[in-house]
Amino acid sequence: MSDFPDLPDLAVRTLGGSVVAASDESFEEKENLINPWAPEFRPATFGPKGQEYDGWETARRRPGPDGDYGHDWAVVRLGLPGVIRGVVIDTAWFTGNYPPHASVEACGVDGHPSPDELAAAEWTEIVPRAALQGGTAHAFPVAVARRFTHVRLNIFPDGGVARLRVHGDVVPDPRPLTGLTVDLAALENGARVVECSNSFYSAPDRMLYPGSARDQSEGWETARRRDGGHDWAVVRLAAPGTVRLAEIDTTHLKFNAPGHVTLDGRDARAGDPDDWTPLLPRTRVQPDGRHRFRLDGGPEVTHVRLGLHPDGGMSRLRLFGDLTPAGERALADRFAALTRREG
Ligand SMILES: NC(=O)NC(NC(N)=O)C(=O)[O-]
Repeated sequence: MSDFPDLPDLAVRTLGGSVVAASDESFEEKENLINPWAPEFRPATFGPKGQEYDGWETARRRPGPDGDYGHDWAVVRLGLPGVIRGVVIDTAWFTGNYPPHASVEACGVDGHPSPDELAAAEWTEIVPRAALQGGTAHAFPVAVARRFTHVRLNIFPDGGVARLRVHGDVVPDPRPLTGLTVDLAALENGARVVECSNSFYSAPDRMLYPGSARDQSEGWETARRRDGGHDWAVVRLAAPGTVRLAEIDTTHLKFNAPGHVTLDGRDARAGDPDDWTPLLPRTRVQPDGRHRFRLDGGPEVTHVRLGLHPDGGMSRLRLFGDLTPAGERALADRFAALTRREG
């Protein structure tokens, strides 16, 4: 059983995704496909166009003179380009109007292509045409080891889809990162939380999302701890680097911020998984606010462990620093290996 739905949704609006074009959106807008929340439904909410759905819904197609119905499609720009490990096509609440079949294609295009340029791109089928059910989240694993920037959902012949989730591993473009001080912990730069003590209320990857959290649910929150220990999360950095400034943001955590935090670093290439070097000693923090700590002089690290003492959560964690030459090489090599050169 594949656990790809645990990977970040590269298409979701909160990670910068957008729906750039669709063949039709007569009943419901294409943008609903990437809403971050679970699909909602209120029966008998009829607007001027019909029943309201939290999804993308096209008109009923009619056959042309040749008897062919054609099909509908929507193109999604991934907020975070990367290797797609699986796709979820969710027909939640669409029961008498879901498409009976769907397929998904993907392409990798450099720069900022227009819808017309995307239409002319080279598309690779990543989910072959498959049968769908109504009111069901269909999970399709994908095994194509390439960096993609866009996906195209095809539905046959028409109907409504609540969400398209595109889970995978972020593969950042090294060009905007090389030679600059960057956030080594940003999801958009390829960092991830690889281990944590507790994710009862929300996943720790959330503290690596871009921008500010709008409420407590958009950060990481643990359950109340009753055993005298403390909570922690290990971030695999975007690439090997040295951390120079830590931003510890407890915004929206008013009665459940940690009392103190710690930061430790380690170099996974050095072997010993328990060899953590302190980067920030136990330091008091306040609820509902942003804290910034200079960490100059630390070692080259690949992983950083955030400690919450004793528990609570974290709205955002930013670890600004410099990629080392080895880090820059690692990013460039991975990008080159996963990017197909066209022509
Ligand atoms: N009751 C419906 O949902 N009908 C139709 N859809 C909307 N949105 O009203 C349809 O024909 O698919």
